Amino acid sequence: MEIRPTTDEDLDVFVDTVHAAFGRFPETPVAGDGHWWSALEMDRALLALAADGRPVGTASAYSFELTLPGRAVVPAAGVTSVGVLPSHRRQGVLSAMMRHQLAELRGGGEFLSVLLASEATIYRRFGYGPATRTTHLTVPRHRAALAAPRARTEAGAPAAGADPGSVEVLRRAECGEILEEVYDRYRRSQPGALSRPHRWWTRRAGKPPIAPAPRHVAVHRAADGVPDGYASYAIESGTLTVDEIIATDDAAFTALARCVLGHDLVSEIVFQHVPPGHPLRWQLADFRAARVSEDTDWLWVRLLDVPRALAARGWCTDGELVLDVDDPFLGAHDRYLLTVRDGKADCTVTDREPDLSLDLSDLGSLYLGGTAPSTLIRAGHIRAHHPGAAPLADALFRTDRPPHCLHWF
Ligand SMILES: CC(=O)SCCNC(=O)CCNC(=O)[C@H](O)C(C)(C)COP(=O)(O)OP(=O)(O)OC[C@H]1O[C@@H](n2cnc3c(N)ncnc32)[C@H](O)[C@@H]1OP(=O)(O)O
Repeated sequence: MEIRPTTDEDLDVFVDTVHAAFGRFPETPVAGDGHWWSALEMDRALLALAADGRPVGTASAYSFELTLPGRAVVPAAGVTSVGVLPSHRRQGVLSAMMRHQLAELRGGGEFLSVLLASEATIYRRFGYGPATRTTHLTVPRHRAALAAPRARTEAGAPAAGADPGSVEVLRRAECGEILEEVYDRYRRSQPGALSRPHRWWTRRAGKPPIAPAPRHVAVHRAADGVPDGYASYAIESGTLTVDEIIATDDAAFTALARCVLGHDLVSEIVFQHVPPGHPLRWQLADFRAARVSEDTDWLWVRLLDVPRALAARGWCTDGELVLDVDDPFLGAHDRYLLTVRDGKADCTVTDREPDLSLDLSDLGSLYLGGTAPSTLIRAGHIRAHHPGAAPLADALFRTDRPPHCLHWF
């Protein structure tokens, strides 16, 4: 079997092969319509060829930026379009493509790769760990009232103050660049968020509200008139479904949530992509009104260069930790000393006694701060070498804001 890089000329055969692997057909193009594959970067794609030259496997990568704890914005390869034809499965085609792709990414100086997994059983063996989760919240319309905020200033006024901004409901086609601009500001301050490169918006690739679809968009503007949030939604059979609320601060989010929760002539509101632990549930007057209708892993992370990746993110607590890291897919085993001072980390190879022994995929799960080391110790996946190791690691990996990602790719 041969694995070869592709060019723009391979787009049709690539798209055809990946659809066949998923048991689907590419939709018939509609004039002016966007397709998810129009954002593919064909100079980063791979085709696996059978002995007779027929394509049997696909894999590709997008050039994203990822926001890390501490608001560092770094490059990350977004692995995508992985598929092997049913006729050639379980013969090592995916493993060969992963090996090829990892070598290319590392050779090109990348230190992080991320993906969304179609099945949670596929990617751990290649060093990826689930690093963020996302939830859907469903709220019946008749229980959707928001509670008045209880915090007060010393003078007795509401501490949050009244929202000085405004909300306007537009059609998706009337939004111009607003969504792209607001998303870009939001993602730079949200750990775990990915960039949405300009080509995604111009080619209208992905899911709504990037892809064209009949949508209403509630746009929130700050007091100075500058858009600082939006909620994209559609109503069908009495259910108002919010694709995403993107807001650069809590006041804008609350105003947009209030707008969709107060919609007339709907029986329920479904918020897709609410970060676990988001204050929205606490804002409802009826604490039981919101039901978690979905709770799923989203972004999976693989560290391609452990010292660079650990030094790139911000840290809240000073300390030292020795990590014994196993990367079975690449046959690597290294021990690192992580030293954090004033929010920055230095990571070097060491022969000191380890505090933790862990698989690279588990380090991927800890990396963005979405999972505490003690959780994976208690689950039996990470070995703590002494009783103080778990609290020490928890304190070090803790972040000021939980990671969240909602970009589909
Ligand atoms: C980021 C993304 O694009 S996610 C999309 C992934 N693609 C899909 O889900 C499309 C449908 N599925 C497929 O195309 C294929 O089944 C793939 C790509 C998931 C796997 O391709 P294959 O060539 O069969 O994988 P390969 O033979 O290299 O398997 C390697 C190992 O992973 C295991 N494995 C592969 N697929 C799966 C799976 N779906 N569930 C559990 N284990 C799996 C194999 O059993 C094998 O294990 P082993 O090393 O212990 O023997």
